[in-house]
Amino acid sequence: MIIGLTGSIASGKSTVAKIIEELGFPVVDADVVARIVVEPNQPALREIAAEFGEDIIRKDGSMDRQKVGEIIFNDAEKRQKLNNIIHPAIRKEMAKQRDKWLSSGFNTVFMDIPLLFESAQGRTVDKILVVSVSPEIQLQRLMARNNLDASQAQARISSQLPLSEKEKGADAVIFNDGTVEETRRQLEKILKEWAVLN
Ligand SMILES: CC(C)(COP(=O)(O)OP(=O)(O)OC[C@H]1O[C@@H](n2cnc3c(N)ncnc32)[C@H](O)[C@@H]1O)[C@@H](O)C(=O)NCCC(=O)NCCS
Ligand SMILES: Nc1ncnc2c1ncn2[C@@H]1O[C@H](COP(=O)(O)OP(=O)(O)OP(=O)(O)O)[C@@H](O)[C@H]1O
Repeated sequence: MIIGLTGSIASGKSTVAKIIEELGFPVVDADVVARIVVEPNQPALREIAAEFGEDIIRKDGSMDRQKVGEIIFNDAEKRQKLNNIIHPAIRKEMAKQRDKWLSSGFNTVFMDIPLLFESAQGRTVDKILVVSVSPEIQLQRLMARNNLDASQAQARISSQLPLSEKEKGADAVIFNDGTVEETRRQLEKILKEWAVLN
């Protein structure tokens, strides 16, 4: 079974993914893959520099994430341009990693895809698990984790579909407002209902 794990920025996907790995399941992380495909000299990085200018490449050849973040989180059109370049490369690399896990004997693989709905990847998974959180807690956790002020954090949150929309498209929702322990209990209950966990 391929399970898509999604939510919104700072809703708790990585926190849930860590619990999933502790339960013994493999997780393919789109954010990690998104870093692999823009490593120095990767084709996607060349295309991004051609689109946004060479100054998004640092002296060591790596992508200046801060600069690209500033460009795309405040401009929907530029964000779409970046997505059109990087998402196909991410999808290809994630499918490769998924198939590696399946061929090494795992029956269930989790795909941690923040933009599963935005990049219409719902069809690539059997079940969708959404990690949701209240807007106040999401903003507070994002500001604390990324050291952003409220408007920077809100720009990132607003660049994605609202969590209320994602909950509607979910096969199951984990409400992550409480403690990590309460989140773990919800996850284990859902995985037992899906007969993924006995
Ligand atoms: C724009 C970039 C360079 C900013 O890097 P930075 O290190 O500051 O942020 P980071 O990568 O940790 O992203 C933080 C969160 O922002 C959100 N986010 C990232 N990219 C996007 C995007 N294109 N659209 C909307 N939200 C996004 C995700 O929730 C992500 O978890 C980086 O996010 C990036 O390369 N994004 C494009 C790749 C992508 O779409 N990733 C999501 C995979 S589904
Ligand atoms: N239940 C919780 N209780 C307290 N803090 C939490 C809880 N869940 C997550 N956090 C914290 O909130 C922040 C965001 O969580 P996390 O990084 O898991 O979200 P995410 O969805 O993976 O974010 P992103 O999409 O930006 O990668 C982190 O600092 C994390 O430690």
